[in-house]
Amino acid sequence: MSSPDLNEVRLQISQTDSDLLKLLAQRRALSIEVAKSKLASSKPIRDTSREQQLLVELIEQGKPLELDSHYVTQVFHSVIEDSVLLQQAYLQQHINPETIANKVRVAFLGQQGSYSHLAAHKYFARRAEEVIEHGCKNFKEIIAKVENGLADYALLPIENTSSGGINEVYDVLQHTSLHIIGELSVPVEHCLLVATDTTEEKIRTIYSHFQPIAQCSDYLGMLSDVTVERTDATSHAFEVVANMKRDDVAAIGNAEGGRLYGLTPIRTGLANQAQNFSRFIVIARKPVDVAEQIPAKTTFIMSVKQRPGALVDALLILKQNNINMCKLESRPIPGNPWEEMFYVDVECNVKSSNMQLAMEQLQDITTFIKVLGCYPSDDIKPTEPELD
Ligand SMILES: O=C(O)C(=O)C[C@]1(C(=O)O)C=C[C@@H](O)C=C1
Repeated sequence: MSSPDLNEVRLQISQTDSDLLKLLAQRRALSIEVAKSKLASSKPIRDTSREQQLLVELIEQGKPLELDSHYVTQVFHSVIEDSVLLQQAYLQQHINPETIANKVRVAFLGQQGSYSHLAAHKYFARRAEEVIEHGCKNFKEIIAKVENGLADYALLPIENTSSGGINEVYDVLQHTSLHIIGELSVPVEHCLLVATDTTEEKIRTIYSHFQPIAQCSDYLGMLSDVTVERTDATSHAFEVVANMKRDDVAAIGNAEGGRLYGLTPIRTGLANQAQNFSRFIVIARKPVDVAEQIPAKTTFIMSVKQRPGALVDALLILKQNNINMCKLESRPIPGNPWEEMFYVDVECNVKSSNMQLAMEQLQDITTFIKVLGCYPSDDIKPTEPELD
C-alpha cells in the first residue's frame, strides 16, 4: 500500500482548518444576532439550559464521527465562552454608545510581548478595530497616561492565582479619579526562554519582572548558582536576553511574547500553581453602565471606624441586602498608621436597588467609601453537560 503524500495531506488539513475558521466566523455573526434579539427582549445573555442542551446534542452527534465527548465539550466550552463575551461586549457598547470606537489608545505595562500587552489585545479584540499601544514603565505612568487624556484606557494586573493581590496596583487605585470598566482573566504560562541553542544547565542569569519571579519561586528556589535579575516588565527581560545572545542567560515569560524577540522556550510550566491565572482590570476616565442582562461586579473601597466589629458590621450590610462578596483585600492608608483601606468586590450591579440601599447604609457606618467601578463579570463558568 502506498503511503499518503505528506504535502498533499497537509494541503487538505490547511483547507479543512480554513473551512473551520469560516464556520467559526459564521457562528460569531449569529451570536451577534442573538445579542440583538436579547437586547430587544431583555433576556439574559447567559442561558445555561440552552448550553446544556447544545452540549448534549453535540456529544451525541460526535459519537458516530468518533469524536470523544471530552474533546467535543472542551472545544464548545471555548466557542460558547467566546460567544458570551462577544454578546456582552455588543450589549455594553449599545448601552454605552460613547465607547464605540474604531481606534482605542491603551496604556499597559511593558512593551510588545508582555503579559499586559497580550491581555490588552485579547480584551479589545471584541470592542475596537485597532489598538494604539502605549507601553509604560510602571503603574504610575500608566495611570497618568489615562488621567491626562493621552490614552483612553489602561490595563492593570490586579491579582494572580500564585502570587495573590498586586499591592502596588491596589495602592494606585486609592488615589486615582479613574473608574474600573472591565476585567479579564488570562492564563499565565511561564516559560524559560533563550536566544541561543543552549540548555537549562548552562543558564547562570535569569531575567524577569518581579511578578513572574514571585510566581515561579518554587522553580527558582531549586536552582543553584543562578542569579535572578529584576526587569521593569517581561518584555524588557526578552529584550535584554535577545540583545545579549549568550548561552548562559534566559528570560522568564510567555512563549508567544518571547517569540516576538526571537526567543525559544526550553522549559514550560514554571509557575508554582499548575493553573496560573492573572486577573486584569480595565480603567477609563468615565464609568460605564452595565446592561441588566449581564452579570455585573462592583468594586468599592472603604475604611471603617477603629472599634471592635466595625468591619463585620459593614459586611453584614452586604449580607442583609443579599449581596455576594467575592473578594476582600486590605491595604494600609498612607499617613494613617495601622488604618486599613478595604477593597471589596461584589457580584452586583451598582445601579440595582439592593446595592443602592447597601451603599446608603454603608455611608452611615464607614469613615470613607468610594465606588471604583461597576463592570461586566468575566467569570464565564463552563456549563457541564449532564449525560446519562
Ligand atoms: O442561544 C443563546 O441564547 C445564545 O446566547 C447563544 C449561546 C451560544 O453561543 O450557543 C451563548 C450563550 C448562551 O448561554 C447560550 C448559547
